[in-house]
Amino acid sequence: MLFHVEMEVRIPHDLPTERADALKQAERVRAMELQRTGAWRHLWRVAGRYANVSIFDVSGAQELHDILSSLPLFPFMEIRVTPLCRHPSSIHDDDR
Ligand SMILES: O=C(O)CC1=CCC(=O)O1
Repeated sequence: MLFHVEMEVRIPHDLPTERADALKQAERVRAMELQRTGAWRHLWRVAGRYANVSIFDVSGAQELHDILSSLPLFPFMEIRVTPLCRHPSSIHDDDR
């Protein structure tokens, strides 16, 4: 099942820089792992914002929740999830 996920990152200004950098690095490692498994299918930076737009390909809402809530930056992100289904005019076989 595909989900459009928008993540807005809001790291508090009083979080020590070393802690913020460690969280960003851990997030990066986890995001790359999940992209390799295919669960995190697309990852795009939103131009001009500390935010991303992503497409997840997971079994359902519970798996998505488990993934998102275990991300290192989860406590500092506002996340919006939109479930997707196939568009009848799509020419892409992997849109499902
Ligand atoms: O920088 C972001 O948008 C937050 C994030 C998600 C995956 C990653 O590597 O960073």
